[in-house]
Amino acid sequence: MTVTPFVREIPLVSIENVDLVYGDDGGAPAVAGLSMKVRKGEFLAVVGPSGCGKSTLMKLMTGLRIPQKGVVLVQDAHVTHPISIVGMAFQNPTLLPWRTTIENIMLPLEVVKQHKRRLRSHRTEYLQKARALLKLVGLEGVEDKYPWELSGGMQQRASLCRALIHEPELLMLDEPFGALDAFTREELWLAIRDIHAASGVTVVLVTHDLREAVFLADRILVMSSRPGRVSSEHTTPFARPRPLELLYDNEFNRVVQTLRDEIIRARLPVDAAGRLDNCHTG
Ligand SMILES: Nc1ncnc2c1ncn2[C@@H]1O[C@H](COP(=O)(O)OP(=O)(O)OP(=O)(O)O)[C@@H](O)[C@H]1O
Repeated sequence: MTVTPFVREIPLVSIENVDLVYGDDGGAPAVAGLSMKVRKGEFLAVVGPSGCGKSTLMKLMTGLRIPQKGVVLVQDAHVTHPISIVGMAFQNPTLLPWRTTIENIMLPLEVVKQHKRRLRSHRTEYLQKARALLKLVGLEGVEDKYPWELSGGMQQRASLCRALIHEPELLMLDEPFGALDAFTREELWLAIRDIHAASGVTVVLVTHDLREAVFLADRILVMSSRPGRVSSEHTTPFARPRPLELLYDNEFNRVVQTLRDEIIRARLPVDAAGRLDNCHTG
């Protein structure tokens, strides 16, 4: 197993044997026996069949859902309520239309308690940081534009800046590039690659795009179908910084194919003994 040199072996997140049942779901667990770790500084991707519990995993890590069984630890502390060391970006950029781009990026500072107080006395410093983030994602000069004046890709770049403005320890990305065209998506892969390299932030990416997972991540977890748990783990043996040409590399495509085969198998029905149903495997 290859481990990238900057990764320290102290887990930032540790999920141990967790079951989560949604209240209005008739008692069937969304995830069961779910265990995984996120190492500080790593780029982790989570893939799996639709409905396997990837977003649920995000909610467990951030304290938006508390499991009925098992424990979730972040920085060695039991997660019992929503935590503030996280920045999040989703498929829909959800920028507020009545605020300019820079005002949207500053929003978490007005909400996260420890920054709120500091914002009043250090506003110029925070504005400089917001501008530096805009530059990092190639959005110089749009700070006074409103979201509806930006393309989808630009809005998603701005939402990445918003997720990073309070310098989170953990950046959670839930299908952030899913709604974008292929070229814009690849541009954003490079932006997030560079943000990770420059800031050392720990990233957890949930995605259906296996090429995206292999291109960006150090480690990829594959989840089983519902109830979700981690069924396998892969490390990506590609040197950084990774260029887009990697997408045409044979080894890269072999890893993508392996993941694809695993997810196809995870979607197949199993018999009572847990064996794949032969009728469907052919
Ligand atoms: N609030 C909720 N109440 C009841 N059931 C829920 C709730 N949220 C999710 N579920 C169910 O829990 C399971 C896991 O959902 P989750 O959104 O975590 O899956 P996912 O892997 O992210 O799905 P997708 O890949 O389609 O986005 C699904 O069967 C879903 O229907």
